[in-house]
Amino acid sequence: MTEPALLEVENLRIDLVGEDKRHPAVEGVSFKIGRGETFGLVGESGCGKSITALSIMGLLRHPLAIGGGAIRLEGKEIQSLPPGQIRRLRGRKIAMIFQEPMTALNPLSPVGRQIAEMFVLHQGASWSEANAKAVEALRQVRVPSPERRVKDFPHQLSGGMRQRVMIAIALACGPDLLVADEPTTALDVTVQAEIVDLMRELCAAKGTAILMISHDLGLVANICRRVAVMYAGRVVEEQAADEVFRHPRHPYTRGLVASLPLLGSRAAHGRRQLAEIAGTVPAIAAYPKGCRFNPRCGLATDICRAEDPAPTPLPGDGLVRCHHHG
Ligand SMILES: Nc1ncnc2c1ncn2[C@@H]1O[C@H](COP(=O)(O)OP(=O)(O)OP(=O)(O)O)[C@@H](O)[C@H]1O
Repeated sequence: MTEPALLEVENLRIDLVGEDKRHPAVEGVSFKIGRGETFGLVGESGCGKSITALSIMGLLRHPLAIGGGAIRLEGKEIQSLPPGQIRRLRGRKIAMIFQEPMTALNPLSPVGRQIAEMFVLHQGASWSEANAKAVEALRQVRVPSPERRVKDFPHQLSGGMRQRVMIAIALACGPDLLVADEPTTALDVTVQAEIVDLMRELCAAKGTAILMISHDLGLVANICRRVAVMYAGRVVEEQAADEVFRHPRHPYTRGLVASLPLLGSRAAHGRRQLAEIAGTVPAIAAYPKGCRFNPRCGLATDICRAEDPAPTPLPGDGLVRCHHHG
């Protein structure tokens, strides 16, 4: 029998629950992540990446709710576990880092204590053991003078240092999966690269799989082996990362690839040219009929306005949802 994937999201639906109606915010989303694998979810703001991540973490809150499908960790469904059980999985099996560490860190508690708590809560360590491990954890994420820094409060650290603390907390108990939601978006470009390298290196060393969420296809493709592109609550394309660049199949993916800074001579002269995808992601209650991308798509024809395209398999386990993908 083949081993189940580390994480399997199957036909996930997330509803926006209104007074008299439920609007599907995310629909038919499926993907699998193997042990130690790196997987990216990419798309513009509002496509449903973050709420997909929150549903995996059991952190979705009203007015959003899982409306169907399954989320399996090592083959076991976790989407309807009682809160106590999902809390035990968080930290121990799956951990998450967010765009803005200030929202996830407790402003009133020294960072060392917040890391140490993970060892006390999840590994039954004593406080003195846990404090020593917290210094080591800060050293691992390359915070200088960790013995001193453990006593700092979050506001005393720079944005990059805070994100390092978040990584230390997330990886403290050796989770199997790290969910990273726009972990570098709030940081300076040079710090971004350091944080990405650190995350990649530590996860590779520990065999931790990464689900990387970003609007930045370049960043995701740099870290991830496979990439799923989301648009208006659906995965419109999934492929190996290098294939997404070489042969993007969905017009939306092509738009994302075209909007990346150009490499080569122009970039060498410090000039960047960004192509843009005209228009914006529709609101949940206003998803258009047919293909949800059709109002922004240069290839749209009558069938695109009438029928939602079914997923078409691509070589190498990929898929695309487009009537004109050929
Ligand atoms: N708490 C909420 N209440 C109502 N709607 C929400 C809530 N959170 C998210 N949404 C809506 O769900 C949709 C998907 O949002 P989500 O945050 O997952 O997008 P995203 O692709 O991750 O974008 P971003 O990078 O901006 O977070 C959006 O239309 C958003 O407005």
